[in-house]
Amino acid sequence: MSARSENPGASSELTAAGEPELRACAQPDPALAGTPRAEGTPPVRPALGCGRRGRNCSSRAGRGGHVVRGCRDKERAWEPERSGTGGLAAAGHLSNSMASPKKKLQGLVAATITPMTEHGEINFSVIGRYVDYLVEEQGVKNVFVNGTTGEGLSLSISERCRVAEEWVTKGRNKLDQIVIHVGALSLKESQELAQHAAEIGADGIAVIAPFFLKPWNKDVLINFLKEVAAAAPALPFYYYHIPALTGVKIRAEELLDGIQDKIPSFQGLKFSDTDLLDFGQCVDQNRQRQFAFLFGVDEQLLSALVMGATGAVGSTYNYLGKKTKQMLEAFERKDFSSALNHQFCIQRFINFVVKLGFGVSQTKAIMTLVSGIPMGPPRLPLQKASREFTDNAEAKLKSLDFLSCTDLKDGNMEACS
Ligand SMILES: CC(=O)N[C@@H]([C@@H](O)[C@H](O)[C@H](O)CO)[C@@H](O)CC(=O)C(=O)O
Repeated sequence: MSARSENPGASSELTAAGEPELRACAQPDPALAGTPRAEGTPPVRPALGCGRRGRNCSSRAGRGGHVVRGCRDKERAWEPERSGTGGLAAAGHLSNSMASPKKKLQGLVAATITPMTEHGEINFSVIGRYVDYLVEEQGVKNVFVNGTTGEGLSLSISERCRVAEEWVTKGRNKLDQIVIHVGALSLKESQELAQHAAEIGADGIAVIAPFFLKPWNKDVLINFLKEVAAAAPALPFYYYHIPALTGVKIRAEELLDGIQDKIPSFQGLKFSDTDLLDFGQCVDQNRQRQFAFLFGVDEQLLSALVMGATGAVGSTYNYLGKKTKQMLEAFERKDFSSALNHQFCIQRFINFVVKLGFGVSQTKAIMTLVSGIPMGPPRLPLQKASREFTDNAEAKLKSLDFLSCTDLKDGNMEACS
């Protein structure tokens, strides 16, 4: 199947009478006024420690007189108390408890890509441009850093710290919320990343289930998450449910039952799965709680909105943020047929690339093409997307009116090759 052989410039929208009506995917762009970092929200604190470029991690005096070592220290004596009220965790807590309560994470959240050079090193130099692109071109003001799309698990701990710092620094006064994924196979590393996120002034942390030696039931998983959360007790904590990648099939609905008793900083769920029964029950059983329910399957977001999703974290919001916001706005004003039309258009693109083979590598290639910011190749074991893939994706984006020739700034294609 060739992208060019299709004629997808129109999509089927259900009319009030239920009759399909052909309508072009292109919609006039409403003014997507972004919300600046909330008044009264504390400014991002300056980055501390290990992530500074050109500097190796070393011990430093932390808050409360504790010696806090950098992210790369292997031998740190980490002893957060089970209650989460003592030791180094308490140092983080004291500093963070001064902060006013964070506003709820909602709306679109871009799962950020980690830009890399052709030599496989992280290209920190483009992150500032990336922030501006998300805010100004896509109207997206929340980011989820070092997750799946960011190849977080393929980075060293030191690299993860430095990437997080760069986002916090460059996002200051521009982004609303910066959530750092701190999941790792090692509890110690996860705690280290969590504390680092608190130190640099991130807005929240998220954690996946450890996926090599796996928790075998809900209580064990909760115990793991609780220990990570205790390292940054004042930071909103999100559980990142992505069973297809972790292989941990514990249902989110089960996990959420009573979770705040164990993890007081628990704030919500990032749900990257297609089981809408599980997702719906997470929402239904927690209606009295102010949790954030962030859906992570971009092609099914509309269904999740109906189920009560309060926001969405995904890879496509990097370059289809503006389009997806149109769907959210239609949903808000209860214009469901228009919302469905938007969702179908987005599905057409995702369906097309999924058939070609779609993952993090392809996301990097598409984002490079659309934004003109060189995202570089992925890190092994992932392989760079082929030129053929990028050509086909480009044709599809254009045919859906997701990309016009004027969007393609000089050098976008060069950046792809
Ligand atoms: C498996 C996967 O990568 N899922 C993506 C989706 O945004 C996905 O790319 C999209 O729905 C297209 O299938 C996100 O859920 C991942 C994500 O939020 C992350 O990078 O942490």
